[in-house]
Amino acid sequence: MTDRRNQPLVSLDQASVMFDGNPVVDHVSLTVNRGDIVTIIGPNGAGKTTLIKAVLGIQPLTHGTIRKAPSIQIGYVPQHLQLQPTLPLSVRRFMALTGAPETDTRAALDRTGIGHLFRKSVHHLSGGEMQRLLLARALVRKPDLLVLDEPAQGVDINGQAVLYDLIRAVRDELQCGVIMISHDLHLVMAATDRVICLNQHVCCSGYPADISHDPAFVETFGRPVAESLAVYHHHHTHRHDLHGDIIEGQPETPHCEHDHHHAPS
Ligand SMILES: Nc1ncnc2c1ncn2[C@@H]1O[C@H](COP(=O)(O)OP(=O)(O)OP(=O)(O)O)[C@@H](O)[C@H]1O
Repeated sequence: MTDRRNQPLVSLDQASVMFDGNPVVDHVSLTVNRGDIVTIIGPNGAGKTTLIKAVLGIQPLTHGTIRKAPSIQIGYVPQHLQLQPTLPLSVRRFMALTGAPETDTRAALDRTGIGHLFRKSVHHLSGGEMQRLLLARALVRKPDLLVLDEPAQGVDINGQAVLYDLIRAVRDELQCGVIMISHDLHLVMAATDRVICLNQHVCCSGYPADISHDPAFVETFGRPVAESLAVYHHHHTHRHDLHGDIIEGQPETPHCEHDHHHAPS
């Protein structure tokens, strides 16, 4: 198979979203390439879900631009799903609602490890099984870009690590790009390629090992969190720009694109 990595799938340029005159997403620029796993972290209310909705095209931008690769297929895993509890709904039926043939829906369920639940009611799934079902639904159409809003919510700590491993494996198999929101900083540090710390604007961004040393990260999450994450640090001989590209000839310093930082909220 040809290596299609580094093809830009989605690019935001100076993207802003205002609600009631207040910027919730403030001049954010980012690119997700095929093969990337980009994780957005940030405090509650930082604009993460709004940014994800903008990527999905369901939240219009107030300013800035968004560009997507032509005929891009996007798979979306929402934070949770509102299901009508009185409506009988099997896993099989839920997957059939995608309109894909049953061979494809079964293959997706097998890939996320829940093929044996085919005839089970979705109302009886555990938190982890539900997340795998939502991931399977997103995989049916073999997405170029996988968008996940806190995929490990309601999953125990061991299950979370397995789920992140699964996302990485899917990325490798499909050669897709991944953009996700996560609150579990330890898992993010271990399992992602690039982190974007959002607090309306991009506070700091870069490789997980570097970001916990960034003053903006320390300000946003506090020193105890930053120090507990420093275990993931390893030495780079180079630094990266916002897109993760190496900046030649620069000394190793944490990268922040802003000269001001918000106080922790
Ligand atoms: N449609 C909307 N109209 C008005 N305000 C909104 C709308 N959607 C979100 N907001 C506000 O925008 C802010 C950012 O919301 P958003 O859900 O993007 O944050 P988040 O970083 O995902 O938060 P959390 O970590 O708590 O899920 C919040 O203050 C929220 O109340």
